[in-house]
Amino acid sequence: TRSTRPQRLLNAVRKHATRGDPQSVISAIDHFCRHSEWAMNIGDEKGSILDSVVSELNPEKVLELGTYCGYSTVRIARLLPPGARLITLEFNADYAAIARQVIAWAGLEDRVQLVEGASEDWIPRMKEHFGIETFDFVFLDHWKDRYLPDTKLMEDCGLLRKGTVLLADNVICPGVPDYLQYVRNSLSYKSCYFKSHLEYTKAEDGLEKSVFLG
Ligand SMILES: Oc1cc(-c2ccc(F)cc2)cc2nccnc12
Ligand SMILES: [Mg+2]
Repeated sequence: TRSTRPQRLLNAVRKHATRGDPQSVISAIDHFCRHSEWAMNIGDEKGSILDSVVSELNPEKVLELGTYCGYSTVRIARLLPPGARLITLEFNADYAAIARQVIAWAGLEDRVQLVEGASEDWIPRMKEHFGIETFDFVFLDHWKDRYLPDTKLMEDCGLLRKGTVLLADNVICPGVPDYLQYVRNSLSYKSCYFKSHLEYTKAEDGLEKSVFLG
């Protein structure tokens, strides 16, 4: 049977990246997506903005919504101190299976917990199931119609604290207008836009960084 794009992406990681070297995994995926097959990873340009936000914040507790093949999981986890924890939620079982292997190839499995299932089912269970009080940093990169309901759900579940940073991918392309309107107009957030490009293309896209004010 034909291989899938995520499987071909994993093959490229195994072929070109060094085990235990996250940067080589990132470079192998970016090369694959630029020269072989486009894939919906955040990519190198927006990825550098993600890196700077994470490095400045030094978060202990991180939630990622939307793992896909684990590219941004590796980008974030490589910057975390060993005691920090990244929980990443992925709805698609095939993507999750690939992401586990990409994360393991990068040698970051000790600080990453990949959970398969729907964000709306798992967000309410973060406290009792993972012992999480609040998150320091949340990266939103899953289904665009889930950004706003999941953000409101995280608020209602008490998972955000004064200073929690939300960073959302694809706020222009494919676009999340209802989420943008909310975080830019709510008195509970201080929001700003980082203009960039859709991964591996010249199309405009960007990241929205929103600090929860409590
Ligand atoms: O970064 C992304 C890009 C796209 C995407 C697909 C097709 C296009 F034509 C343009 C953009 C979809 C995404 N879905 C979930 C998470 N991230 C995504
Ligand atoms: Mg994205």
